[in-house]
Amino acid sequence: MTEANRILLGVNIDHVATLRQARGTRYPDPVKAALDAEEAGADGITVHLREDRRHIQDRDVRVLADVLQTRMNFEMGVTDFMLGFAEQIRPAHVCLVPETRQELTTEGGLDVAGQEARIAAAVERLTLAGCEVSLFIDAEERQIEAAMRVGAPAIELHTGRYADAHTADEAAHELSRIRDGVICGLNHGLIVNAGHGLHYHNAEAVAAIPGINELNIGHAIVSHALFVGFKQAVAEMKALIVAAAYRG
Ligand SMILES: CC(=O)[C@@H](O)[C@H](O)COP(=O)(O)O
Ligand SMILES: NCC(=O)COP(=O)(O)O
Repeated sequence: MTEANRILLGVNIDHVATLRQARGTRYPDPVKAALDAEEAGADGITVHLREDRRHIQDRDVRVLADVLQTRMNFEMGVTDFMLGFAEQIRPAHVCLVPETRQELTTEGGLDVAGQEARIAAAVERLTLAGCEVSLFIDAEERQIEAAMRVGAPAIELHTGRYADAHTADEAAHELSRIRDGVICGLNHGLIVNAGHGLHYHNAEAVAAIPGINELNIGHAIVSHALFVGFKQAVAEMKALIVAAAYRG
């Protein structure tokens, strides 16, 4: 397999924690899910420490930082607390995401173009802490160019509109936007990842986009794991996207 068609899988374990928080128990432990995911072939573990702590807790991140064998992709809002927390934890990767308390899930991409100085300062601070910073953005040229200007080495394209498309034509249009975003990001020297809402029936088309580096997938894997087990759910997704990337 050449570099051009290799692809990585980041497993987001947020919604293992959602099940735990539903009853305030100690189980299921997202740390166990993360270790199982790594055994099953995950290339990294993604966690989103939300301001409202609806799922992942500070304790989860601290323990994962001590036990992960692969690497942590720490998703966070651009706040002083989260910047300070990331400087303590020093995850390999940090992904800056937009966040509002009212949202059911991440609704849109980070508006980098509208706040370049603020994002550039966050990128510099996290880079000095040794983190590789990616920006979770919509597949828009203005946002991609802004990401390059603020010094982020990576972007993660929001695939939610593709995942939520109601018709085949709409899905094809959104996939084309993502493909153009990958090309634009690569042309600007960025590492290009993608994620949000991807599952076992829509991830292959994104994985097949030449040059895409990593897919971050969580909700669908956790959901499938309820029926087949977590390791199998991760292994199935990894095999599916690697085969799709290889076919191109
Ligand atoms: C940024 C993104 O799309 C997800 O990684 C994010 O974690 C979604 O938020 P929830 O996991 O809370 O649904
Ligand atoms: N950044 C996307 C992610 O980590 C997982 O999103 P989802 O698969 O839970 O929608």
